[in-house]
Amino acid sequence: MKRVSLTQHLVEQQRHNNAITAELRLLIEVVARACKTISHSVGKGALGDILGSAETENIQGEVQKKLDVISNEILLEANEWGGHLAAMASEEMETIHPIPNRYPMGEYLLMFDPLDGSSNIDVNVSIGTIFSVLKAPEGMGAPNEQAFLQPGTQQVAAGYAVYGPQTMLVLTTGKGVNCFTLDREMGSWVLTQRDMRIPEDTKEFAINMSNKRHWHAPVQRYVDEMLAGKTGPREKDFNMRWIASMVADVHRILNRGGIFMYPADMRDPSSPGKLRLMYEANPMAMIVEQAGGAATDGNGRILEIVPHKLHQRVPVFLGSKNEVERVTAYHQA
Ligand SMILES: O=P(O)(O)OC[C@H]1O[C@](O)(COP(=O)(O)O)[C@@H](O)[C@@H]1O
Ligand SMILES: [Mg+2]
Ligand SMILES: [Mg+2]
Repeated sequence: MKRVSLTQHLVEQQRHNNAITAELRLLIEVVARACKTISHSVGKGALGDILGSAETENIQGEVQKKLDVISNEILLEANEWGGHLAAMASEEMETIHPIPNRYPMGEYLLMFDPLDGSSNIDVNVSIGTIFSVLKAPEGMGAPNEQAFLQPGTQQVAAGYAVYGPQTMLVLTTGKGVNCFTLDREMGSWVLTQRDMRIPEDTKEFAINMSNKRHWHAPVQRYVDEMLAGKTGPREKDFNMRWIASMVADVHRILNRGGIFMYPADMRDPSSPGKLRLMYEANPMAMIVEQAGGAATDGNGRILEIVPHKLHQRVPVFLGSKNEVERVTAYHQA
């Protein structure tokens, strides 16, 4: 098989499909390089002093792990000097991070969840980085938070890296989804899966069952029907997986189908769900739709939500199309 690197693949897309500009290609390469650096840190574990808590809280009031902070800094530093960016925003930072002294102003906005699956860092389970790229609005002037508040349909690229037994990068620029594996000896990303597709049907679901008593009725009904198996209304047995790293759960779904759910529940009406629209739901929704799946908040497409704040949370249902449509229909019934 001909070995195709990430750079070769992006150059090909730029030349032949007009899918991306040279500036977007360079931006993606810088993000991919930062993910490679994060992957090296993850691999060192206790030997690199990257485990444990940083003893600080992020804007969401969550205690930050050392690796949350390290990964955020790696992405900021790489993109301040290398990308074609006007500004960045991160799950770990309260406000946006404009690029200083950039003239002319960069044309893109980058958002990221620098380290997804924080609770799995210290137990050596797969974790990742999720990112999303928007175009800066024309005539924006100085970068501001408002510029980021665009629906996910406006994303020009989205991707994630998963740091597992293999380090992989999954990427879409709006023309399908491709997967690259990090060649750890050569230090390069190599194309290993072209045009990933999510099967429309599945017998596998992912949800944190410990929250069951808090769920709203449509999610209770949907999950109960699956749990009833062959003798229930669905007339088939379902299997369950929950890794508690969205990247790892989504990666499994991209490869063999399934539905991932993090619903809103009755605990805190002011906080609809746990996952963040800009850093988790939107990029994953773009990837999943580009792979033939579906992604909703229970009411409509995640990608059509008009954000009202940077750190907004949303309920998430994504994966195999027919299952996502079913649970969405239960919300509307
Ligand atoms: O611990 P819970 O409630 O099962 O939540 C797990 C979910 O939280 C997350 O870890 C949130 O991401 P962060 O680690 O970036 O905060 C998701 O990756 C995962 O799906
Ligand atoms: Mg996350
Ligand atoms: Mg995170």
